[in-house]
Amino acid sequence: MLGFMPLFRPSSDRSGPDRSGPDRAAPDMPAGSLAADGAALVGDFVRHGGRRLGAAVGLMLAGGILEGVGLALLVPIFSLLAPQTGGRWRAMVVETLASVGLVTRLEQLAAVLVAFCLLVGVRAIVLSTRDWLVSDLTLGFVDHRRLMVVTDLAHARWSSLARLQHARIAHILSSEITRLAFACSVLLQIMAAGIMLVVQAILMILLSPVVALVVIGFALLGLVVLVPLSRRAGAVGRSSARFAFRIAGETAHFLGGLKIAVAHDMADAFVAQIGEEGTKLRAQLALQQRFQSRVAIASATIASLAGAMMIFGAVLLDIPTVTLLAALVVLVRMSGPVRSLQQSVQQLFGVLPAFTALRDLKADLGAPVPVTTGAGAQAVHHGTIRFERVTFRYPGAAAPVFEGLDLAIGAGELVGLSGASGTGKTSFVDLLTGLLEPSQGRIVIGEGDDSQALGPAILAGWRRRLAYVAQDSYLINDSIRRNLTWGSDVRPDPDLWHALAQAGAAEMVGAMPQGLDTQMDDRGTRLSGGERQRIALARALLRDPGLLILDEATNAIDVATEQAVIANLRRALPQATILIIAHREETLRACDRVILLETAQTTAA
Ligand SMILES: Nc1ncnc2c1ncn2[C@@H]1O[C@H](COP(=O)(O)OP(=O)(O)OP(=O)(O)O)[C@@H](O)[C@H]1O
Repeated sequence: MLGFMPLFRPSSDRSGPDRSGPDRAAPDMPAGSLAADGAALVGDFVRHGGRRLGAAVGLMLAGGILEGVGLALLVPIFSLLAPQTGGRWRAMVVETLASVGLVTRLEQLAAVLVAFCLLVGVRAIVLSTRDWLVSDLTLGFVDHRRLMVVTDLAHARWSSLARLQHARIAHILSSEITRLAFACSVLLQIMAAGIMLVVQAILMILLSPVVALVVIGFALLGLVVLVPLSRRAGAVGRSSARFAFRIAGETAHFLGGLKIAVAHDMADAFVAQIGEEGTKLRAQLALQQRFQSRVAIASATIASLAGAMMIFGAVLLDIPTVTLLAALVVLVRMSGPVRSLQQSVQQLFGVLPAFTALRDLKADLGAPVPVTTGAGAQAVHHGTIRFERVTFRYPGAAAPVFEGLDLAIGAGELVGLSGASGTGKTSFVDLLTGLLEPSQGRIVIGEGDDSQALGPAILAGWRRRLAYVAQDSYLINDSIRRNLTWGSDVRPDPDLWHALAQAGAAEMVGAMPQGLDTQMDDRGTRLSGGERQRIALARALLRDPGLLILDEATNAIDVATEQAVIANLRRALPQATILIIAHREETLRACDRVILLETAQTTAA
């Protein structure tokens, strides 16, 4: 199931993304689930932040209080500047300052201004410490979540992992993680703005309860008008994210099948498809902008109405000018946190699906594979591999791939595995490597009292002792040297050259200008299939495995070279059990014995 439309689906067939399977695209979420995910994000963030988050909230509170005290200082400043407007405040200020020996107006003004400047300085230090802590918390949380995704992927059951779409994982680990960082900083902005507003509201109430009532009334009106607008803007934001995901997904599809797409002249269709998605994305972004503008217009109108009502009310109720001026300054200062709060809530609605996407992925991956590591892990004995009454059925499949399969592969045997397409060769290997588990029966390693069932206790040790080479050789974007030692210990150059020689690749690598240091660009796609296979074979040899599995891993090499390589492998790993999956008769003839898989049964040839 794809999270976005399949490549180049005709325009008439655009029914939207299919979200029924594990590859659903995360961004399109119902509001209820969004609220639950919002609560889960807050819970996760609080748990992860712990004491440091407590310190950040403390600093936010300190910043708010300092802001409040700074604003409160405006009252003595105003009343000293314009004595006739001070009312009861002026008498209180003059009296207090005189009691500490400041009697002239200039002395009093200087003292209040010095206190004001000190306060602004301390507040700046508190706020910058808060910002540093907040950014550290956000980055730490995102890092932790990224590692969680990667750990879940690394330990997921193969059956769950194999069903996931690569583009979805890439999207989560790049865009969604970035959006999560943004969601966290938005959360903290909401917290900071909320604290600031509470402090300012308290100050407003202390200055004049009547004026505060007017402001609170308008704030409630703002909530009624702005929340629905913000929600709509958030919904549009989620649609934009979905279109952006589709563009990334379609591009990944196109690049994944680049050769076929170009050969089939699908390049123009791809451009048209991306153009179409881009137009939809642009329309959504424009709509989002329109909603944001409406929110801004509504906010400005409500704020100016609140100011006008305050002035009008103050005159009607004969409130001192100093109180009115201070309250107006508080109102102006409140507009910052209000705007920040309103924008942050709106942005949070838009970016919350990033967290949802991470949670969905975790749910789709399910419980991790139980692998015992550390002291509980058992060492694996070399010995016969026995399939005992093994039945295996893929979840939801109508028929089992194997039913009551009994077979044994002796230690040190060179065994071929063959059978028509779909008879279960890959499933057999996946059972052997522990990627899949038998539905019934068991796989046993070793003989008699020493035998061990393949399961959590020995899985880690078992996998360390096996080397698996697939038909599509996996090379990394690094030097040949790093490719050879990928997943095993660093080895001296003579060992690497020896392994390359056994795999029939020494001459090829020797002819490269940088030899072992030659870089594999684009996962070695500039090498031929057979060249890539030989490097992968040399890598497998360097693991010195007890069990070597070659899954059609020599089918791109010419027959004569393949025969020489198989003979080399046998000589280089005299004790190892070697299992070769192949269709080619010449390959199978090189084996001691061939297991022929037929539907749900096996015969030895
Ligand atoms: N993830 C899966 N879910 C359900 N059925 C599957 C799954 N993977 C494979 N099958 C089915 O299991 C059967 C065996 O598949 P498998 O890939 O093991 O065969 P194979 O012999 O390796 O085929 P080939 O030679 O074509 O690679 C097939 O009928 C296949 O359709």
